[in-house]
Amino acid sequence: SSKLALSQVHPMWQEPLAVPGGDRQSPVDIVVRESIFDPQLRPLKVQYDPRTCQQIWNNGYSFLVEYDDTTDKSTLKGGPLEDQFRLCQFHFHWGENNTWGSEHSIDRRLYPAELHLVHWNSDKYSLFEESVIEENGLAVIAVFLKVGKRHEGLQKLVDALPAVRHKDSVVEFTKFDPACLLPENINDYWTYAGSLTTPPLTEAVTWIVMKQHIEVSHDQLAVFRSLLFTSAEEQLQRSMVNNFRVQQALKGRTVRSSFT
Ligand SMILES: NS(=O)(=O)c1ccc2o/c(=N\O)[nH]c2c1
Ligand SMILES: [Zn+2]
Repeated sequence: SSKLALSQVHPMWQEPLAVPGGDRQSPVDIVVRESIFDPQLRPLKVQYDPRTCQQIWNNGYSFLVEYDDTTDKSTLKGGPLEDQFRLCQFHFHWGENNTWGSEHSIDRRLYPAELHLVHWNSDKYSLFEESVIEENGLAVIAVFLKVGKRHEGLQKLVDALPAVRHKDSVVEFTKFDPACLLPENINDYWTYAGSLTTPPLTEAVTWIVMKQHIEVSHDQLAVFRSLLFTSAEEQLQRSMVNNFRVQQALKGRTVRSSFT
């Protein structure tokens, strides 16, 4: 069933039993009727410069499209955020089939994949590495992927993936505007205080989960699944699939919505 947790589907990495004092872990299931409309949530202000796009890296867990974050050229502010945040990378999580793959769920509904656009607080810190340990350090936009029509903007990225098939491979990748991966309506979202979903699992993330999904084709997702967790030298190759974390308890947190 689509409810299988990662540990049942694929013992990717041994989950630490509990992050020290972990009371704001991610991902979570968003129960729509328990989310609270907050009229004070402002529109999101996204300004990405495609010229800051640098490379794609297979880090052995996902593939990261990395941006030059040494200046304030690609930024996120507004919404639930008090400060300005700088885009540093985006990546995805996906399943071995179209039944599951996302990290967050909406009323228990899982999607075949989930996009994360990762930003760090450049008003308060000077490096991503610094902000990772601060509770207001990061802001991640999550967008659900649904299987349907081909996503024209994504195809340039899909065409580059065979070059980073193995863990630790890198390929130059430039002039890609990540705004093309956002849904038309970015002002309907849920937001909550959470964590990174991979080690170090630090509780530094303001999550902004888009209500509207984007569509990609079955073939485009199949290329994600053609990537490998393993490096070229390893004799046993393992497909990069089910690279999502199991859902975590909300532990009393409130999920706010920007819409009624
Ligand atoms: N999957 S996630 O929570 O968006 C995320 C984003 C940035 C990250 O950096 C990490 N280690 O340096 N893990 C991680 C997870
Ligand atoms: Zn992620």
